Amino acid sequence: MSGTSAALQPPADAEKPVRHPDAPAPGELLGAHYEQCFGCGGGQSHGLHLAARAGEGVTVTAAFTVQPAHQGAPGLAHGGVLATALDETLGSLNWLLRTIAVTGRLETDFVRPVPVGTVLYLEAEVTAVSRRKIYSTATGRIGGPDGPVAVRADALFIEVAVEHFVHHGREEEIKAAMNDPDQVRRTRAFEVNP
Ligand SMILES: CCCCCCCC(=O)SCCNC(=O)CCNC(=O)[C@H](O)C(C)(C)COP(=O)(O)OP(=O)(O)OC[C@H]1O[C@@H](n2cnc3c(N)ncnc32)[C@H](O)[C@@H]1OP(=O)(O)O
Repeated sequence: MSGTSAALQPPADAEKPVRHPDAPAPGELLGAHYEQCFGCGGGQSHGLHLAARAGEGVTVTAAFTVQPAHQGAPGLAHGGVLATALDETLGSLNWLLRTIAVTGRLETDFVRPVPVGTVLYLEAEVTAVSRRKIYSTATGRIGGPDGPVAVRADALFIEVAVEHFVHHGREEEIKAAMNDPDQVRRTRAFEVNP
């Protein structure tokens, strides 16, 4: 059984997403947006180290390998970790829009168990935009990029100002990210349009 709640149905006047002219070219790896991100950062030893790649339009593909540290039941990926992989992949779409946004709602279907050692192949796309609301959908497949769907999600991201992070984030990490001498890293920590 699967389904999407009314909150994730775009309104009738929603618009098609527009790929930013400076978005990475299709096929280009997006790279980690923040070294300490649990989803994609290299600085998190038990993180997902998820690698996302720009696709055509406002789409991305991504992959991550389920590690022993990601278990819930013996030998199987924790559902929250799989939801994180979906969330991270969906979040990376906003880099193609060059919109700073956070997840407001994430609805996940867990279709098949995912064993440790499995590569989860993800694909995601923005389906509609309505003012600050970005509607998107993702699937995660196992056994190959065309293998059976193991997880899927629909999401609503909400555009925020960079102040969202400055106001709510812990001061020491915000200061460190803001004071990073590397301008690209500083920019991407919050996915701010450079
Ligand atoms: C830098 C990139 C990082 C990427 C990391 C991967 C993505 C993440 O995991 S982000 C982390 C997890 N998410 C969060 O921490 C967000 C926490 N939530 C919040 O901060 C706020 O609730 C926030 C910003 C989402 C919305 O608050 P606010 O800015 O006041 O917006 P608000 O006015 O309430 O809502 C705006 C619209 O969105 C809708 N909306 C807001 N939240 C939801 C929701 N959960 N479900 C459905 N609709 C929602 C509202 O109904 C409203 O719609 P409309 O314009 O039609 O009336």
